[in-house]
Order: sequence, then C-alpha cells, then structure tokens
Amino acid sequence: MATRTTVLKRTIEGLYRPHRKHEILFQGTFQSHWAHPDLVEIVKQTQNATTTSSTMPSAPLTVEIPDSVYSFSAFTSEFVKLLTEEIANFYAASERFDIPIHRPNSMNKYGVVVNEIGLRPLISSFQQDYLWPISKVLFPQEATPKFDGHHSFIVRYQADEDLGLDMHTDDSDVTFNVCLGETFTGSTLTFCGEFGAANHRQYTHQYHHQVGRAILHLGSRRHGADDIDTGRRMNLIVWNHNSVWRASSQYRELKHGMGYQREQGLPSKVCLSYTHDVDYLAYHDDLPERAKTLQLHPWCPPPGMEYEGFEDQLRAKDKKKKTRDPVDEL
Ligand SMILES: O=C(O)CCC(=O)C(=O)O
Ligand SMILES: [Fe+2]
Repeated sequence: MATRTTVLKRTIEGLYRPHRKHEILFQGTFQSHWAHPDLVEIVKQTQNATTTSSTMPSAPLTVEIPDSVYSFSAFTSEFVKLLTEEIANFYAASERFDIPIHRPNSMNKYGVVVNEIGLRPLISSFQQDYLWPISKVLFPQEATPKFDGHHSFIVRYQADEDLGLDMHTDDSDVTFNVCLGETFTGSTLTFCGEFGAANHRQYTHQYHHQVGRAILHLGSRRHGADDIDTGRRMNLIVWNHNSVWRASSQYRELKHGMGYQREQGLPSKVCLSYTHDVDYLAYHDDLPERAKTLQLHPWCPPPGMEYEGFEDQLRAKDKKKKTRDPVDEL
C-alpha cells in the first residue's frame, strides 16, 4: 500500500516541495504586512459597513464602472516579488525535473494552478482575511454566508505564447484578479455586461492593469483580455466559491437561463466571443488563428433572446462572403 509520502511525491505539490524558493509562502498564512495599506483600510471600512451604498467602502476603493467592477491596490511590492520569484522558480523546476503543469482552464496554455503547487493554504488565508470581508459587502448575494473554496491560478501572456483571452464569464462567484508584472503594453481587460442581462454583450469599460493592483468582479460578468502588444504580463486570479450560494435555487435558475433577457441591440464588436457567440462572424471577417483548431460550440445569444436585426446581420454576412470567396481563392 502506498504510504502518504509516496502519494504526496506523485502530486505536483509533492514533486515541487524539495525545490521551493520561499518556504514562508507555504506556511499557510498571508502575513498582514504583505497587504497593501489601501487594502487594509478597505477591509477596516467593511467591518462597520452594511450593504447599503452609503456605508460601502469608499476611497481607496475605486469603482471602475458604475455597475460593480472594483479596483484597489492589493499587494505590497515585497509580496509581489516573493510570489513572482516562486512562480518563476516553479516554471524552472518543472522544466528541469519534469514536474507536470496543469493549466488553469482550456483557454490558457501557459498558466499554472497555484493551488496544486502547495499555495492553496496561503490563498485561503488571504481569501478569508481580505477577499471575503470585502466581497460580502460589495457582493452580498454571492459572498454570504462565506467563501469555502477557490480555484486559484496564474495567467501569462507574451508574444510567442497566449496573446490574450477570448470574451467569457468565469466559473466563479466573485473573481479577484491582481497583476504581478512584468513590463508590458496593451493587455487591457475589456468588460461587457452581466450574463443573461439585456446588455450582456454591450461594452462597459476597459481596465488597464497595474502591478500590485487588483480588480474584484462577479464571475458572471463578461470580460476578456485584449492582446498584449509588447512584454509579458502575469496575473494571479482567484475564483472564489460559495457552496451555499451555489446550492440555492436562485443560482440554479440563473445558470439554467431562467430570467435570461432578450438582447437590447446589436452587440459591441469588442464584446463578441469566438468561442461562445453564434454571430461572431457576422462582425469579424474570420476567426483568430488560435481559434481555428478549437472545437467550438457557440450558444449565444440563445434562441429567442436575439436582438432585433440578428437574422439580417447573419444574412448580410453570408452575402458578403459569397462575393469575397472567389477573390480569396486567387
Ligand atoms: O488576463 C486577465 O486579466 C483576465 C484573465 C481571466 O479573465 C481569466 O483567467 O478568467
Ligand atoms: Fe475571467
């Protein structure tokens, strides 16, 4: 029978254990001096807050857009340095000692699931002491009574790897996304509407990442990472989960499309998803190269929820295609 040690060794965490760089990150406590003073102040404000807007945390919390995407300075440069060094060390160890890397999701080929390398307790500590107190005030429905799980991972973009991320929603109740570096241009994050709302595919905001600064938003918010122009960007993402909310009938109804609203009008071009949207090619000449090998199952907008003029858009596209095809073949 396998002993605990041999089982551990076979996990990514076990394989990486002998090669760790900063043991302090693996002790399970997010130390208070790693939190940016602005974050400490926001958490303090939430302790007296109720869920009415007059008692919501104010500065140094920034409301990025009127409807619920918030940003704030999250980590000190000391913590950013510790974490980025650990991640770089893991990538190097993975290559040198053949430690497998599980990618965070099907859309990201170069990230790493930090929970699997032994950092789950650290993130849980940060979640309980910082993310939950803020989220329960900003997003009471999704964060009450508590967060009891998370999927936490690194995303990475650079010229010869993933350039960006298609428009999507997260399998998360509340998403925390903090930039860890490095130097880059482009790579903004574009926000559109809430899943199932009439404005689901209407542009609302473009966020510019800054190292150490985070955003907090509902997982059900449509967003996508715009292509990076130069350099490399690395972010830590925490998908916070609340099992009580997920077991509720309200959550299930939302997930199953009950209350899904008819789209209010033509979608914003920047909000279209090549993975999810049936009308993507009505607005773009082609799929991006990276999407051409994917098995896509577009579903949006669902039948009956299309905006006025949807069929005309698809027909106009088909007509354009017919006149263009012979030229393409030259
Ligand atoms: O690159 C980013 O800032 C966002 C990544 C993201 O939305 C995701 O991984 O779900
Ligand atoms: Fe996301």
